Amino acid sequence: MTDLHDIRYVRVGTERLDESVEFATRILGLELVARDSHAAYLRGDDRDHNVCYVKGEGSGHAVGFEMKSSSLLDRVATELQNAGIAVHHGRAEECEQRRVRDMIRFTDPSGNRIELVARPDASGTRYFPSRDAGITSFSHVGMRTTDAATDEAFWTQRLGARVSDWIGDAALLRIDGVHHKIALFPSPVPGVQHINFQVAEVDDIMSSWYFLREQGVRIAFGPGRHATSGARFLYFYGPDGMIYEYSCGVRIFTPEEDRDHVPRQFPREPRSYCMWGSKPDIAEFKAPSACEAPQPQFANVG
Ligand SMILES: CC(C)c1ccc(C(=O)O)c(O)c1O
Ligand SMILES: [Fe+2]
Repeated sequence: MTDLHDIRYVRVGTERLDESVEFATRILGLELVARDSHAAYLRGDDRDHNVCYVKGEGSGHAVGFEMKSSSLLDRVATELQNAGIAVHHGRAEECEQRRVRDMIRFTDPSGNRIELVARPDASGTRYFPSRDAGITSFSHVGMRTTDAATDEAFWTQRLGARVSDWIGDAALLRIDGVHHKIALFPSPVPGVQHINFQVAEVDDIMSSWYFLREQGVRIAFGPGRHATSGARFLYFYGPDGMIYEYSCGVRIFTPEEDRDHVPRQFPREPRSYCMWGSKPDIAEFKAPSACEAPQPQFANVG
């Protein structure tokens, strides 16, 4: 079994590259690190980049995780292949596009594209926000799952993730001391459902709430507080229907808690999503009776 070191980046295919960059800088508060006609790299912490918007909706979504070494990356590639999972070894130009030394790609049972990387570019410069949103780091993704039990087994048994809590069938998975870096949410289609950035304090959540509404940004959920991680949160829509989340105060497990924690089963009801009473304008988060199938944003291509 393999331990992922940390989440590293998310790649998002879009026909709206300029609009995505404009939103990510002026609204979200990310720093534009680099761009060309095909891709744009942005960040919300001191890593090389956290989000890469790639020209072409058909590029789909991919989530990258860092392994501690190339040898561990090779080991997990062999383990996956021995388990009958198709593994693509990144070509030199694919590694360059991701600013990493080594990369493998495979899909989880739902078809979500997962990339494991080694020796990603470090950065000698600090993150310089384009707006004072209070962002401290890129922290997690919400991913759509078409088969929650099978995907959960894949992430825990193949990739070493641990379940911190469930909301209904949705698993919140940790790979380190942070309550979760991956949230798997039942949906008819795969893909990245939201991208989370941690912010320093509740003031950042609330001041962004006012700012986003003044800018005409559609609020998706919150301000609220998650019963699961305890984080205070605000979700909002960006281009292509991608949802972004600011949150602060996410639970950090001590090594002893990480060892002894028993995951909790929260029922799929509103207070499991928000302790304060906020109601989501997000299909996957609504109660089952009200959950209409979300419009598929991207059909992931292999
Ligand atoms: C409803 C979504 C998937 C969710 C649920 C709980 C947390 C948390 O406990 O922090 C999240 O960050 C979520 O995005
Ligand atoms: Fe989240």
